[in-house]
Amino acid sequence: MLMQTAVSERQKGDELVTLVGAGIRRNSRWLVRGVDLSIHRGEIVTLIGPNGAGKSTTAKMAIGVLRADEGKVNRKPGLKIGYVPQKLAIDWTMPLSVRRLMRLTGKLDDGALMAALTDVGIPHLVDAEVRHLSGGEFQRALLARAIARNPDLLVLDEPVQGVDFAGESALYELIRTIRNKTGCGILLISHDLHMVMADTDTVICLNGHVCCRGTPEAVSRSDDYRRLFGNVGAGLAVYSHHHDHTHLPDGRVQHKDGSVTDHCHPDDGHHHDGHDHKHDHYGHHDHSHAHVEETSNNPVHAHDGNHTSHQGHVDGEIGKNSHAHDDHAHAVGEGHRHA
Ligand SMILES: Nc1ncnc2c1ncn2[C@@H]1O[C@H](COP(=O)(O)OP(=O)(O)OP(=O)(O)O)[C@@H](O)[C@H]1O
Repeated sequence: MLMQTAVSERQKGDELVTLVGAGIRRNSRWLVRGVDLSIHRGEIVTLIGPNGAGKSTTAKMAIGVLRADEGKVNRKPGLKIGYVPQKLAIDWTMPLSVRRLMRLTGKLDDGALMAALTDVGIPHLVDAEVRHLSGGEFQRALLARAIARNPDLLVLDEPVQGVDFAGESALYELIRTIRNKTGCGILLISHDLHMVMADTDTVICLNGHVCCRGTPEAVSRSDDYRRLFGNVGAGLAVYSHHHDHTHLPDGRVQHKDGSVTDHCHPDDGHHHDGHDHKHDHYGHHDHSHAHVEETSNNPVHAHDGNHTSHQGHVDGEIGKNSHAHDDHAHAVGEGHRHA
């Protein structure tokens, strides 16, 4: 009930982006079609779906990197967007420092650059070589780049890729913290159906069209979701965990009382002994589930995929101050990290 109240309060925030019956067509094929979604200030919307379901395409349509071929996309005038693309085309044989990576997408003064790196916990890596970063550090650097210009909307395309389970949970916590601190709206993409942030207000399950939508719990119970992905038993595992210590990005450990040590204490609670989550038979963590229920704001409803076309003007321009970039903007070569 509390969760429902929080959700509806958050949804009172400004509408940042709205898609109505939006679709993208290439080579006589609809990559995705009939997408209805909106993201408000302070709201986290998560797109899930199998490979090729149209998640990245939908995100690019939402931020204006792709122009919708049918339907409507409306963005708040002057909307500032921070984007973490799924793939970066970078020549990994060339030296590239974190500082330079942060500036590839536009000017950024030292103060803002360091503040963003500090927010994501890696200020000490400002002069590190990007190719030497761990998976988690690299994702943090991308996140820092996306938040550095105070976006109204953050679009994160698989922001936990190449990151282990502990790192995933830390990154999701960081994303939640950013949302709480800045009040920005977040469009999050995950193809891991079993791992969705507890703080997600709405999950939209795509499969070329919107298959179903609702809160994480409601989606996992929906017949359409089960038809598409099978009965996953435990349903969507959503992060909702309470550690008695935190692993800091520099490898040290911060305890509940605020003290910091180089290592965990022998009696610290760890992921496998005394926590509220366990591995399920899919090899995924099964964290304690957030108790979120279907609400009138988040109804579970099925789409049959035969959407009528929505006529209307398509706004394909990104707001003036937007910092969204396509995957291959600033590309040098075709090497993909964590491919
Ligand atoms: N420019 C393009 N031209 C033709 N087909 C495209 C283009 N871009 C994407 N596609 C196709 O559109 C479909 C949806 O791609 P998209 O990247 O949106 O999927 P996704 O849900 O993000 O998948 P994944 O989980 O694998 O990242 C795929 O079949 C892809 O091959």
